Amino acid sequence: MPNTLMKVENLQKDFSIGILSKKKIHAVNNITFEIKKGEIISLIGESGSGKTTIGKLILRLLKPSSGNIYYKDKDINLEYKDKRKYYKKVQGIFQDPFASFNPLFKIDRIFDMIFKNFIGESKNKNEKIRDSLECVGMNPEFILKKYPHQLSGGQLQRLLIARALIMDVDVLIADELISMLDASTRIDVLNLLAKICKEKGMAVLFITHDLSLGYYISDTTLIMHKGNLVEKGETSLVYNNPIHPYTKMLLKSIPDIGNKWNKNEKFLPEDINKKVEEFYKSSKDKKGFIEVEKNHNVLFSL
Ligand SMILES: Nc1ncnc2c1ncn2[C@@H]1O[C@H](COP(=O)(O)OP(=O)(O)OP(=O)(O)O)[C@@H](O)[C@H]1O
Repeated sequence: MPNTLMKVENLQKDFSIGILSKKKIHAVNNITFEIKKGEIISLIGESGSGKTTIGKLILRLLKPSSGNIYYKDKDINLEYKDKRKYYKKVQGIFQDPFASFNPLFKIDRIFDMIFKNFIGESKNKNEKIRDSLECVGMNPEFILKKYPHQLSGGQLQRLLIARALIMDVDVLIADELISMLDASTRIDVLNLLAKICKEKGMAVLFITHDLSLGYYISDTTLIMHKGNLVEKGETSLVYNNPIHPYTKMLLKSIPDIGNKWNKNEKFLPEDINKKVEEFYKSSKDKKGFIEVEKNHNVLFSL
């Protein structure tokens, strides 16, 4: 497909536990999906389900145990020997924006380094920096003279988005991007991201625990459970017609405003694991990841 920027195919990542032990954790299990131009994909699942590992594999911070990742039809681990060339177009933003900035440099120096390391010197450098800062709603005069510690988490996350804009990235991996922001700043940052994606064609893999945010922002939703991709599809289809028991449980667990917590209602992770096992057993006639309707697939057996 001409619009496909990235293809993740049968991706597997196992971690060995301990130095001598032969035991392995299957952190990511046979995952396949595509990222298209301008698309926002939410990757949702409980803690430890393998979301960050997928982000790190795409960002080449880890090597897959097997499977392949293609950016514009080229295998990222084989054909993009020059990582810098890859990072010009595929960038990550992580939960803690403070860790992404050198605390000793003012913001103007940090932006200078982006040109030096990734873009090369350009006559329009200052103009590009100003434009990208204005695009994320920041005043260049104010922001460029600050050190990272003089800015809030929300301002730093906006700066990370501005950095992606200057570099004109194709794919942004946003891992728990807005988790440390307050509710109103969250919506600002989300709206900004969505606007940029639609206007500039940038794609975002939005890694989150939060189903409501996922629903708000994404075109496509991927649900992960224990390293497996269990449901994938157009966001409205997955949310309105969930099939996998894990997706159903996640959607049921979103608190409603107005409903107080019921202390008699228990959530036991073992229960959901049992339900998932029963679902796989009862769907024996259906093998693997199956299309249940157009743009909506569900894992029926492992
Ligand atoms: N470097 C590593 N060495 C060994 N095990 C790891 C390593 N990184 C991750 N894991 C394990 O792989 C599994 C998936 O971890 P991952 O961080 O991808 O989950 P996650 O869904 O992103 O969780 P969270 O939402 O809490 O960040 C977990 O069981 C984790 O303990």
